[in-house]
Amino acid sequence: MTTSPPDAAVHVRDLKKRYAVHEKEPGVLGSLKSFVNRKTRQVEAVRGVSFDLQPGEVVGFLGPNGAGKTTTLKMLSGLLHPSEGTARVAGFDPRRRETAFLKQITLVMGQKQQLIWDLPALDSFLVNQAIYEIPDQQYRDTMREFTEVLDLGGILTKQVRKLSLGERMKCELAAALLHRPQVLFLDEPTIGLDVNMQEAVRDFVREYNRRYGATVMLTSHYMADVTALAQRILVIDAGTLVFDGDLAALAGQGSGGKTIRVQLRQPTPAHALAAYGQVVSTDGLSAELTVPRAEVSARAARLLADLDVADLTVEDPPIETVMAELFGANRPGTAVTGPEPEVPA
Ligand SMILES: Nc1ncnc2c1ncn2[C@@H]1O[C@H](COP(=O)(O)OP(=O)(O)OP(=O)(O)O)[C@@H](O)[C@H]1O
Repeated sequence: MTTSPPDAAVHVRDLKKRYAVHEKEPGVLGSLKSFVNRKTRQVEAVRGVSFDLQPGEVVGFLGPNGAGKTTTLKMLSGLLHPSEGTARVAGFDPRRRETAFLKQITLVMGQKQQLIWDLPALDSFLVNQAIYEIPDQQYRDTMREFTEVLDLGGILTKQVRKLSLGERMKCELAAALLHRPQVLFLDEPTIGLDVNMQEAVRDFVREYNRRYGATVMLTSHYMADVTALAQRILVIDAGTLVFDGDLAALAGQGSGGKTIRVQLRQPTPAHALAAYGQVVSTDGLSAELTVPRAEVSARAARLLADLDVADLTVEDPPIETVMAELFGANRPGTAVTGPEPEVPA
């Protein structure tokens, strides 16, 4: 095992990934042409990304569709080989997929499953126990803990194909963490889950991080996952890291203003409130206003002086708004907020 650099759980320098994509004109003629004269095009999915994650950090990895998130996580798990650059995870070179490395990491992809479809989840857990050489006592302890935190009682012995999406995702997570990895790559772990199930997954990840001091790198289209779990945010856009900092700093990236929420003791019409900022919503007694960042203090002071105010708070805009502003509206196909969760699983 080679350990470098010291201390970092994940160390990434100038990591690049190019995919070779074969191009083919449509139709039979296109197929024939490509058979004799095959054309390939390079897609630069990741264009020189660098960062370090310290042990125990929970980091949100955000970016629009096609930005390079999954490609990066696959390189860090050793499923893809980088075209250039260096990656070290838990001190290992992921490309080599050494057993000791695989025991230290996990990759959970919300869209893929590792459980055996026709068997109960418990059988997949036993397979993982054997693969990861988990001692019996540790297996029993971890199973007891996960069953409690994820509320798995009653579903472990059901055929996986008969589980609801939410139940299956909980079992997927348990299977992926049974060997108690130190570095977790979670790619859309809550996708498609209803709000309650999303929260159950978040609670589990938070508890696992607290209990085992694991490092977590998480992608999600649900900003609630990110704001609830991550202390630090990395934003990737078109294969390039464009932001690395905390949530508050990311919120400050938006050109839009801050939000003033005000509770009034006397009903006040919207046109009167408009003197203090752009009225986003009001029912007469409570209102949400957007004000330019530089004028927040002055506008809030005027509001307090002019009106009978019961309560007033100043907030950064929701992270969804900032991300939509950075990547949304005028960037077709780059929406960062995903679909609404489906009906309860
Ligand atoms: N196997 C592949 N062959 C060719 N191009 C690929 C392949 N996998 C991904 N890409 C391309 O690489 C780019 C980055 O894709 P990637 O899946 O890493 O993005 P992402 O940020 O995870 O997106 P999303 O949020 O939509 O899942 C995209 O342009 C994608 O089309």
